[in-house]
Amino acid sequence: MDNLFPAPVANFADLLLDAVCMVDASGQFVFASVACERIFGYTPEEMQGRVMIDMVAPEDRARTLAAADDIMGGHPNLHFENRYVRKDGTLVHLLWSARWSDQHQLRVAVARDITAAKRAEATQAALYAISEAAHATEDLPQLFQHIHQIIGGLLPAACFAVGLHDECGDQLRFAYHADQHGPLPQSLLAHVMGEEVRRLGRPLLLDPADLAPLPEALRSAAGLSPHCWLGVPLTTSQGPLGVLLLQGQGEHAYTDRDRDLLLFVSTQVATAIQRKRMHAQLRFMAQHDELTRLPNRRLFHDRLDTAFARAQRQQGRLSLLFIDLDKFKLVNDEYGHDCGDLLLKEVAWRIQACVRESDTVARIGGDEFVVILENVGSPDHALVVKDKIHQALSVPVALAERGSLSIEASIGVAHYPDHGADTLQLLRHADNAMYASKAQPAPV
Ligand SMILES: Nc1nc2c(ncn2[C@@H]2O[C@H](COP(=O)(O)OP(=O)(O)OP(=O)(O)O)[C@@H](O)[C@H]2O)c(=O)[nH]1
Repeated sequence: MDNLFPAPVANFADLLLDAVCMVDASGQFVFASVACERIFGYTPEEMQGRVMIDMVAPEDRARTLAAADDIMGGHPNLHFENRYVRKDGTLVHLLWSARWSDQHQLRVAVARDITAAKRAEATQAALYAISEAAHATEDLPQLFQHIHQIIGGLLPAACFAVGLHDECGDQLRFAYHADQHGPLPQSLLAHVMGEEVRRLGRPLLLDPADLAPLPEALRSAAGLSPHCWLGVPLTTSQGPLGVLLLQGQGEHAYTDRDRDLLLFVSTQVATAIQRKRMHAQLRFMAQHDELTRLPNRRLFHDRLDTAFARAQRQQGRLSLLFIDLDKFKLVNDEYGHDCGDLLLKEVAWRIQACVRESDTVARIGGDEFVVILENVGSPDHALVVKDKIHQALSVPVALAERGSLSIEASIGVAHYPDHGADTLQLLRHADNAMYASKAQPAPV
């Protein structure tokens, strides 16, 4: 190097904090200033003779070669950004200014390390994207997928898992678990790791090379996996919500900086989850009856429209059962409103137990329930269900200190296509049939 440049020039270049490099027409480094060691991890001597493009991150190579061609064609570049792979394997983000010297047949370039700024930029973008995802996604599983993608852009995440506290707050339930390596044994480790992060209430970095400080259960689970893991608690202003776990890619070892970054982002993740849960809760409340948690009148009509359209399209059958409790008012009057509530909940539960999960049971009024039976083979099938419900409701309901309570119900049935060509006709038919049944004297 000293032969190529007068000593003062090389000395001045070595005083600069940015890296000064010179590359010949074949793309080899012929000069690298002292600052290169801090930026690239290689000493100037180690850099000399290396092929520039081999040090560039593979994803940035095509762009870098195109920019180099342009510079050598006589177009200096003041702002070129790319990433190099440092000697320790990590990436460094660089901002280059470069020009071609015809006289020396060299590309002269100065590189500034902008890794910290890039990381801050990426973190801000991730925070924004997570908050956007809370609005843009339909439900929690979709939100988790988005968050996985966003965090995967910041940190390696071969496995990404979100565990949420159950309602009692004493168990973790994995609401999202995406794993490139298959479900086991990593998911066992994810479980043990998640519990440990939850117990500690702070981040945990698991490095297979340094398991000694970990509790026994975690150590033995981690012994099955050669990968590095990172776990952080998800916490909102209202308290702990769950944990977020990442597993490193291949040999990648997470650093303390990765841990701090994930912890920083985790607040936004927790807020997004909480917001999504709140939306889901509001939607549920708008569509369900608070007491029995059955679909309410509005959701019933939606479901009926959908089921009706499907039956029409598939030329299938559908039955509607209108159920009205008899003399329910007396229950309230004689036993009190609380007992009335209890009875309604029990009735809801018993009706649901008589039908398939794909059928709909809704509460559309005080003591009025309705059932949509889909894919019924024949009207007889609906009559069997009707008898089943009669029987189920005829069993007295036990009241803690007041003995038991019996209730009867009037049930009206309407079949599609027999009793109506649209939902209105069907509803009317079922309602009339129910009133006709109520008007009949009770069997002695
Ligand atoms: N406990 C309780 N009672 C309710 C609720 N919603 C409505 N009710 C009561 O349910 C009763 C319904 O009365 P009606 O429609 O006259 O029905 P019924 O007494 O069963 O009369 P029939 O249907 O003619 O046999 C009223 O007393 C309402 O106050 C509720 O959520 N909880």
